[in-house]
Amino acid sequence: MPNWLLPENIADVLPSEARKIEELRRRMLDNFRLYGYEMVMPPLLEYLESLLTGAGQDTDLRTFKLVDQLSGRTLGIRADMTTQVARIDAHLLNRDSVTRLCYAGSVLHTRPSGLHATREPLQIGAEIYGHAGLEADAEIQELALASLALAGIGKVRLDLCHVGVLRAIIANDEKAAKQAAQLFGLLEAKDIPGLHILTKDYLPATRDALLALPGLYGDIEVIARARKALPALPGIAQALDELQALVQLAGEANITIDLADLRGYHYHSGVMFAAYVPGLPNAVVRGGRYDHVGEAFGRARPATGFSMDLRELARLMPGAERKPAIRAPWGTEAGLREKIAELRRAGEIVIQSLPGHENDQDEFDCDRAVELSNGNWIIKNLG
Ligand SMILES: N[C@@H](Cc1c[nH]c[nH+]1)C(=O)O
Repeated sequence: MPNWLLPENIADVLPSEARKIEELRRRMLDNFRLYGYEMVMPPLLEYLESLLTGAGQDTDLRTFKLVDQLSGRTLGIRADMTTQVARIDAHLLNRDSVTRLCYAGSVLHTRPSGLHATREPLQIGAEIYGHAGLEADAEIQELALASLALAGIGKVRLDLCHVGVLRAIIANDEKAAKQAAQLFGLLEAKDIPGLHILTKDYLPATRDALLALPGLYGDIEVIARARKALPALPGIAQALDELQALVQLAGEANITIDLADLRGYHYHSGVMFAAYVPGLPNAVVRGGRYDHVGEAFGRARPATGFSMDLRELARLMPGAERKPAIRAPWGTEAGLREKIAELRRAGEIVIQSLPGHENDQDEFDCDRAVELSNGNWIIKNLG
């Protein structure tokens, strides 16, 4: 095997793609700042216990583990930055007021989440701590859609779900409660035959409700259908009320309800959402409420947020237009240096030809050149 081969689902990012990703990253972070989000940079790796605090079993399975030569303890490489940011809010900032934080960085997954998915997503996201009301969820959803718009993605469907529905259904059934993780898995996969088998010995009411969940999908009339089809439990009524209120707050967005869309939601506690774009099976944004993660770090804080993979989003964008550049000769003359500096200050790309490479075909589209004319450095158009 050649030694330059990369592992499966791990790839280099070449210049034109890297430029798209980086421009998008800057645009999104600048936009987060306009909404008042402060950037944080959690570490790439941590002690495993801390990394997995409050994170749930699927995060554990997705986390690469290694041994720390300094302490002998097991370290984990982050698979999701959200819980790290919750730790920062709970422990380091210690604020009581509303805190808005954002982040961008690589995460690693032991297994790809889809056939062609990367195992090294470039995760970017935003989180609000300290407000339990739906206004925070509405702001997060608006920001997620605004971020997609910055990537030129306007045709988005927002799928809403609420983990409270499933929690309320299984809370009344001891057997079901013990098998919560399996139930999440079957509902995620919409595995109806599997659900039939697993729920065989559950209380009839629990079983009927669980089997009804995968069919509770569609536009907002699903909420009314769910009120009829699901048991009249306070937890379910509250979850459906919250979904209804959020749909109203969301205004114009194209919203669907999918009460079984529980993919990847093992630390979430309330309203959850996923954004889909035409032609892609996987969600491009995932987010939702996770009020109990801060508690796991010793400081209960309401929390909601979203994250997405910049690499995936950049792939959906058209190729970035190339900005024409200016070629300049190599030289140490003060006039030349000053001319080049002035052009760069004005935002121009100036590429100096290194000695012996004056006729190289460069990657940039140079439509002008700096030349000496009658003792002055001038710009000449290259026809
Ligand atoms: N980090 C979660 C999404 C999320 C961010 N904040 C809350 N939820 C994910 O990647 O699925």
